[in-house]
Amino acid sequence: MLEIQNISKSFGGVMALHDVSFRVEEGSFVGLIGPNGSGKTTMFNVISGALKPTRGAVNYEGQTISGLNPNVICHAGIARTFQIPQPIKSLTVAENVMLGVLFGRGGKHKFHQERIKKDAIKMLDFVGLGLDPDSYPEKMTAGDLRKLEMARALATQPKVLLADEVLSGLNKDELKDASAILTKARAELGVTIIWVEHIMHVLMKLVERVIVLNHGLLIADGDPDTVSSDKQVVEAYLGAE
Ligand SMILES: Nc1ncnc2c1ncn2[C@@H]1O[C@H](COP(=O)(O)OP(=O)(O)OP(=O)(O)O)[C@@H](O)[C@H]1O
Repeated sequence: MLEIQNISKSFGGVMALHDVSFRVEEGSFVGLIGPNGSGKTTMFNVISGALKPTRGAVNYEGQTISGLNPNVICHAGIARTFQIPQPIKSLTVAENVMLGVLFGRGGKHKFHQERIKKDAIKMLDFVGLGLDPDSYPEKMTAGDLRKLEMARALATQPKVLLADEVLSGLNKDELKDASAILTKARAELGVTIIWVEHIMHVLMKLVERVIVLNHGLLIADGDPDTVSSDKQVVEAYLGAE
């Protein structure tokens, strides 16, 4: 479904990604991990169209999408959540999610405000955000902000979701809720998920495959048990002697 083909990305002298290749099959739930600065966000930026790769290509459902604008890629079915949710404060909770409906896969055919709002509210229910949809996103807890961010992304009806550190800054209960939304999105909506996360003990329990980056290089790709005992991975996290 998604093929990352020899992707390199440099920023001046910094090689953020170096000849990285992997494939993601439809319906899979993949963790993308690595120490700080290893290139995870850069990879999400390249896949979602925010950055153009220096070399290589991203292929999605048989088409090359690298170089296309983010709105075109989102409309084709690849959505992302951001590490720091930043809802538009002048829009209501429902209106923030309605933006997702409009820019997503179904958007072009849905210029009917009531229908768009209905879809948005359905997604707020899906993520379990119990706030008044007509309220404004001020003073929301970290957990609710995260749910709103996930509702906005899922409202685009993605085939692939790039989930960027959805657990960061959450307490224990919020953390459970946020990870349960990913599991549910995959099970009930059939979304293929690539999940960047630093909270490893939660990620390792939920994903079926882990890809590890270190200094822009792919150093491991396999099931959680194999990857977590891989010598290079352990050294990358703990620091080699
Ligand atoms: N726009 C940019 N300009 C210059 N350097 C950048 C830019 N974006 C990322 N980098 C550099 O590229 C490297 C990879 O950064 P990236 O943010 O992709 O890592 P990461 O694995 O997501 O880190 P973290 O876990 O801390 O979020 C780092 O050395 C970073 O400083």
